Amino acid sequence: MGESSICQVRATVMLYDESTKRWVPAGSDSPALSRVHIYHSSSAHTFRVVGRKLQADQQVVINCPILKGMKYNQATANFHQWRDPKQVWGLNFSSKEDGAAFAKAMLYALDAL
Ligand SMILES: CC(=O)N[C@@H](Cc1ccccc1Cl)C(=O)N1CC[C@@H]2C=C[C@H]3CC[C@@H](C(=O)N4CC[C@@H]5C=C[C@H]6CC[C@@H](C(=O)O)N6C(=O)[C@H]54)N3C(=O)[C@H]21
Repeated sequence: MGESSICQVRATVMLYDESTKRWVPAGSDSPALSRVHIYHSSSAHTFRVVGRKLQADQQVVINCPILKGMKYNQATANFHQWRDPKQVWGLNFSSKEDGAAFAKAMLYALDAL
């Protein structure tokens, strides 16, 4: 059984660079909108965040497991963030509605783990 998408939103995926104390766009070149999904693998009982650039190259800019007990911080209606073992991810949503939809799916996943 493959993975199914439980939500898809548009956001700019960002990473916090601890050394420069700056938020930087994930993936190469300038900040660009990505389509960000939460995928659920029912066979493996896992969830992950996968995002690909909307532009032609469809570069994968995030592929991050959702870990049990992870804290999801809704810093603002449009900007949510979380820590993985190595780094801090940020999603700058294209709309508050996308932010709300993503948060709902994320909290569902965290509750299901
Ligand atoms: C205990 C803990 O880890 N705490 C974390 C949060 C957290 C809590 C609980 C669980 C997990 C996490 Cl992740 C933490 O404090 N971190 C995570 C790294 C982040 C870095 C900078 C400072 C600067 C201020 C703040 C910030 O980022 N904020 C404010 C809204 C603001 C909105 C948009 C994004 C967009 C790009 C940048 C900008 O506007 O130029 N930006 C922002 O500037 C955005 N902050 C944080 O937020 C910081």
